[in-house]
Amino acid sequence: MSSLLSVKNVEAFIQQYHILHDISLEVQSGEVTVLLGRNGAGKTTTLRTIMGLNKVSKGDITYNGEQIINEQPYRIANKGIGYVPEDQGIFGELTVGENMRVAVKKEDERTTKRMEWILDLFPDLKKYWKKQGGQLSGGQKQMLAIARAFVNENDLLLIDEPSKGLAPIIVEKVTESIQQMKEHATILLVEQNFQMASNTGDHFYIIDDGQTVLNGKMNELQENQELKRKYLGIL
Ligand SMILES: Nc1ncnc2c1ncn2[C@@H]1O[C@H](COP(=O)(O)OP(=O)(O)OP(=O)(O)O)[C@@H](O)[C@H]1O
Repeated sequence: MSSLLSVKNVEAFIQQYHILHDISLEVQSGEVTVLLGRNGAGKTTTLRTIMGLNKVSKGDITYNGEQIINEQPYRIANKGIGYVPEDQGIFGELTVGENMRVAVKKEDERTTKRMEWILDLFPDLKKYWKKQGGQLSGGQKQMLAIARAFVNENDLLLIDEPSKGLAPIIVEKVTESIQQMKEHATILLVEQNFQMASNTGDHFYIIDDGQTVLNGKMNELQENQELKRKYLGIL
């Protein structure tokens, strides 16, 4: 099976700091691939580098077989990659509906149908359609951010720590929405919440100090206490 996204031996700097030393990963179509690792390991930087928000100094990134390194972020987005950053990037002063519409690249019948379908997947957004983004709860904001990245026909979603700052019950709801998304898109997920990662993920990669050090099937990691303790600090 060929990978939808392939990252090979990528190195990247932020200003003078060498942050990514050797990142290699493969994302297979139709799967959720989870990036795990301690705080500051380089997970967010990896997503930002794939999106073209950080320059690659060495290595290779291909999407659908096409080289995308150091392309402009908007061009990478236009190839069908949606990005949900850690801070969600919601416009607080715009309503839910306006936040959704702002994300739409092409207003046509297809998109209108897709919007209706997404609102069926996220009924809360329909309910709060006229509410300002800034007035939503943390979980609702997260769902808006995910729905917005999905309103265009993206094949790949990069989602950065959707559970961050959310109460456990809301994490469950966001987990459910990612499971639903999974049926329609390929996902590369950064997630520190191991429960959420294992409930959604098919494959995992562990990043440690800017390097991918280990990968495998999520269910194998679930059973390996030693690895979880060593790389993720889970006792
Ligand atoms: N703008 C920046 N300038 C300098 N260093 C940075 C910058 N952004 C990130 N870094 C550093 O890069 C390293 C990797 O950060 P990154 O945010 O990718 O880690 P992470 O694995 O996503 O961590 P977390 O789980 O805490 O979000 C960290 O040491 C961080 O301090």
